Amino acid sequence: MVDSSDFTFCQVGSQFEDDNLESPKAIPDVKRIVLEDNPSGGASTENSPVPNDISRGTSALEEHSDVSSSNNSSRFVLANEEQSKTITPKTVGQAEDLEHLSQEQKPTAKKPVVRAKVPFEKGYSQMDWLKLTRTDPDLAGLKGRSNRRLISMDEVKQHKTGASIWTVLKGRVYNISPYMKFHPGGEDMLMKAAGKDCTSLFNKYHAWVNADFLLEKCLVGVLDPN
Ligand code: HEM
Repeated sequence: MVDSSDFTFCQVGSQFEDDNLESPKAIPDVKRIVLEDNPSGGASTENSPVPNDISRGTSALEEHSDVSSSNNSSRFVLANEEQSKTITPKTVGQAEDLEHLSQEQKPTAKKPVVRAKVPFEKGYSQMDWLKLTRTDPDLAGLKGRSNRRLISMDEVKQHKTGASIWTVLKGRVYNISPYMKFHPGGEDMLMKAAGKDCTSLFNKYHAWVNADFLLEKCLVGVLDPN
């Protein structure tokens, strides 16, 4: 009855003690969970190895909610003293299915931000970006100017097109033009940052991404706070 792809949530007490299902406490056998990207959803984990390594840890259940059609053998089993319930990955996070669970069992996870990765063009993976940052002598387009210069928001606003698209992220001004085609969220999304302070958008989608590192060579200056 129980096949080898099953894994089990063992609830010792009568109530959920964890804030959400992503807590390691709620997934004791977490090493057995295999993360697979939905083939119809675009890029695979191989496509952007560096940031994926950073980001995967927090979205296991969310990701599995998308792959149920291609992986019907996986099941989530919730067990407590009174009853045990089996739900398919598709049902995790869906309100109608969670109604069958008792009030105590309902997780209190926040609604996740919808994430859509865009398949990159050949030659525009995150590894390709890292190679470019090591080889291109002037990604920021500084032409010999210092990147410690104080830059006003007015000046940032004037750089929205072509090879000089600037954005402010956490107080630093970057030229994101060369990164456009490499952005795993797509050019359209990154264009929302053009000529603006994108810190809150950035944090909304992927606060874990190490932009200081990724955009190091794109730094044009520091935002003038005045
Ligand atoms: C300006 C600096 C930015 C950098 C360096 C950056 C970098 C990245 C990286 C590395 C990923 C892959 C994340 C992962 O695999 O977990 C990503 C994905 C994504 N980014 Fe950005 N991003 C930037 C700005 C933005 C902005 C301003 C937006 C929204 C307007 C945005 C929206 C997205 C979306 C929707 C995805 C795909 C889904 C996801 O992985 O969360 N990004 N970005």
